[in-house]
Amino acid sequence: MRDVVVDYKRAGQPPVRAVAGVDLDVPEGTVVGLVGETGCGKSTLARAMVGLVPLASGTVTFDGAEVAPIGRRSRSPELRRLQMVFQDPASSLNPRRKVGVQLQTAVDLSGSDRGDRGARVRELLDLVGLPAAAAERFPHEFSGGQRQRISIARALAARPRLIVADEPIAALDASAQAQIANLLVELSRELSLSLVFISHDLSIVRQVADVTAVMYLGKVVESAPTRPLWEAPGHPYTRALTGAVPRVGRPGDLPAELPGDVPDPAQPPSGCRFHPRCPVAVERCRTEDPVAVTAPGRVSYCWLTDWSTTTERIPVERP
Ligand SMILES: Nc1ncnc2c1ncn2[C@@H]1O[C@H](COP(=O)(O)OP(=O)(O)OP(=O)(O)O)[C@@H](O)[C@H]1O
Repeated sequence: MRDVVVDYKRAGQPPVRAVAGVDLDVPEGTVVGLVGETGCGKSTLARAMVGLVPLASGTVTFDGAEVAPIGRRSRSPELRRLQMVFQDPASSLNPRRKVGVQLQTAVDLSGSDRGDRGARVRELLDLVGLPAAAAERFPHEFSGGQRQRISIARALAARPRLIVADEPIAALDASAQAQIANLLVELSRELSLSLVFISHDLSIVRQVADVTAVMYLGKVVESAPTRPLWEAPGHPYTRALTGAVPRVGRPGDLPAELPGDVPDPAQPPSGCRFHPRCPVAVERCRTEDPVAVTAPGRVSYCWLTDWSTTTERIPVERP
């Protein structure tokens, strides 16, 4: 994604700039975690990634092809290999059709399999840990975790190279959460596919993501390999978020040590968007939008990030 901007228009009101200029790379075979407080634009970014919302500006490319919004023209076979899994499997599955029929339709649409469709459906169910008999049942006959497995099987029908999973575990109970997170990561390794894993649950992202990107008010403010991001965050917002785990409360609650509310994205603060809540902001942060401060594999958008002092705190790996 390069300089991606997404606006939501509202009648009689200024538009909401839900994504305000994001650069993000998802390297092949990598699990990228996307975190941030509620309302910071994670879902919108995910939708922009797969062409489900139009961009106000910027570009999204996948394997060299531009991802055009769905509906403007039919999806090329290459772009079918870019799939999305949603939070609520119940709303993305058809309650009146048997699971096997829905998976067959997905296989047919993908155009990737001309052989035995039944065998492919059984293979898909097996990949997500469900028995072949599941094909003969309806979605409501399954638990939430099993339904999410079915949604994942449907996404896999297209033989994707990238799956964008938007809060895939938020609606599940605790044991199903871990199972589904693990399933997605195992599948990404087994099938060499890239995964964007969006979650409020920072501790799960910490466990599953190779790289973590942190969003605040429509921007990615920091991204880095997961371990250094946690052990030596470069951005004050990342420090606040990571310092807030584990904590009791609703997922997506504000970190305790951050004062104030997330500002309205229709009227973002001047300069660095985080400055009104930042414990270390200086005058420049109020007026100038921070530029990227990079280190190998890492980027932070903060005037005060200094990798020479930040990374010293990463402990040396012992064999
Ligand atoms: N259809 C819409 N019309 C107007 N504003 C919207 C619309 N969808 C989202 N927004 C606004 O865009 C901003 C980003 O929302 P988005 O859902 O992308 O954030 P999020 O980080 O995924 O939040 P959550 O974790 O709660 O899903 C929010 O301020 C939200 O209110």
